[in-house]
Amino acid sequence: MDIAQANEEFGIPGVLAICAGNGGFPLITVENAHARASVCAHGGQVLSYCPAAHDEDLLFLSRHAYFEPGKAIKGGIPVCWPWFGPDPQQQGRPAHGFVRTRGWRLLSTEVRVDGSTRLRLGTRDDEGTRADWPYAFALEIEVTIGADLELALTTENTGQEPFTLTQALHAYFRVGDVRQTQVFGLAEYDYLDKLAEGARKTQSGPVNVQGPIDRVYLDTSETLSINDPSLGRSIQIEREGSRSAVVWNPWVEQARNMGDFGDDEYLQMLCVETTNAAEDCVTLEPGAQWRLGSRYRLDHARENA
Ligand SMILES: O=P(O)(O)OC[C@H]1O[C@@H](O)[C@H](O)[C@@H](O)[C@@H]1O
Repeated sequence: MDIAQANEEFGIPGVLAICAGNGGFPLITVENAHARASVCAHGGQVLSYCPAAHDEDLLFLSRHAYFEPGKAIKGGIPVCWPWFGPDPQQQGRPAHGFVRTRGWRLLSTEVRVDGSTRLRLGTRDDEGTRADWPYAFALEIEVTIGADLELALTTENTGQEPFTLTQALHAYFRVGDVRQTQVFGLAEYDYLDKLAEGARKTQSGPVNVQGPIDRVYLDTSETLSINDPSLGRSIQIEREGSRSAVVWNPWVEQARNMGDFGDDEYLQMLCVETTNAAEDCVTLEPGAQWRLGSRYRLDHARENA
């Protein structure tokens, strides 16, 4: 993406600009009456979102994140697609698919009637993607920056063969202290515990994080909330096109083993991901589309949680 040309075509004076961000990746910065945010063209990835009434970002971004071609950026909201988790066919392809390490194209920008700003980024199949995954597709992410942050990831099957995908909006939320944080909306739902060889278990009460956690919650489309008393706020997560959700925190050992993550950063983050994962996979016939969406809202912390 040529930065000067992108600004000419898509810039909105006083609201939206494109600059060269870390690693030289094109970075779209937005500031409007509701919030400020930034979205990286590498991976089509939202990196930050801060509503006007708040001081702290909604999102966590590792201070050791890589901004390098071919690598994923650790933090913000990576797009995992067309598979979630390790290569489902164990062919050595990257975990969480291949679009979070690609450059996406900016497709449109607009100011909406309510003063929010909407932008769309897209990526399509090419020789490189077909070497990993032999299907034709058009993938778009629509990001709306307003009083809430809204994301919609639309997949279109542009080929002649049906395909099946799993996917995630792998949101890394900033929290004050994950040990005091609770996730509501998952009580009584079954989950696959990835730290117990995928054993199926049932959640009782809110999710507390007192150690490593890696779970796929099943058969739920409920609104979730993360209560974070240490930052005095809660995060609401509404989901669309999703009947599964993932909760992940690497904790001490996994944190130490990740080169792009500080040893103590696990205390300040929690991933609660809007997914199509495990049995909640999506099959698209030629010409069909699927929209996976999430709306994130920052609120005050719940009392007596
Ligand atoms: O690739 P990233 O951003 O480091 O995320 C890895 C984690 O992503 C989570 O979504 C998975 O449930 C974990 O199993 C995995 O370890």
